[in-house]
Amino acid sequence: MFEFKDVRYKDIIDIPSLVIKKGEITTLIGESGGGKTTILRLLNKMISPTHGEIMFDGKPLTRIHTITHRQQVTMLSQNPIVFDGNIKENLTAGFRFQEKPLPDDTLLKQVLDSIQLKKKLTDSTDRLSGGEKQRLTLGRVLLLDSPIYLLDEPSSALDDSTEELIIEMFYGFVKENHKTLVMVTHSKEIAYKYSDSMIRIENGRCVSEGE
Ligand SMILES: Nc1ncnc2c1ncn2[C@@H]1O[C@H](COP(=O)(O)OP(=O)(O)OP(=O)(O)O)[C@@H](O)[C@H]1O
Repeated sequence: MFEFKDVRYKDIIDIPSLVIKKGEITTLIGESGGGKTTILRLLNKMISPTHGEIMFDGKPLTRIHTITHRQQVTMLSQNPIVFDGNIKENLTAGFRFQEKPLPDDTLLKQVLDSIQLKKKLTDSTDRLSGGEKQRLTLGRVLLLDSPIYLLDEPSSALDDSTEELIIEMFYGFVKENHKTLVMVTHSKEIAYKYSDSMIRIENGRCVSEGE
């Protein structure tokens, strides 16, 4: 699905070759500052390589329109962005942005259950904890039903038991619906348990790749 060909980004990334396969869960692990987030940003076309090329389904990413690309690839960044307003407005923010019809409340309530957020749709977001905000943003991207997800440390603000539940739920969603997931995690346990492929990034380089 994604193929890196001699990709460099400034002096941060230097990856001669890397393949990310369709329908797989790929985890990026490695030390802080190694370049994992930068790789997700390259995949999402938020930034472009300063050298080399990234191919997407055999086509250079530079030739694919950014908006077209983002309709397929949904990225959830490390710091959840929750807007002022209520839970429903936040869950449906992506739909408003893409000018799609809003999902009905029954579906929204199912999503709240799946992310274990015990709140009403009309509740305000101003008192949510960091972990609750992170779960809410996960719910928002789940609803978008995108074929490819890029998640940057989706569980960093969650306690261990919530983390396991949420990752398990997202894993089920991805596998059942044949999605492709690229996920940054600092948890080796999560990486070993859920990855089809694991890539270790150190100083902007892939130092190992495993099944
Ligand atoms: N646009 C940029 N210009 C210059 N340097 C940058 C830019 N973006 C990130 N960096 C630097 O590149 C390095 C890699 O950053 P990146 O966020 O990709 O690491 P990471 O592996 O995701 O780290 P963490 O696990 O701490 O989130 C860091 O040293 C960071 O300060």
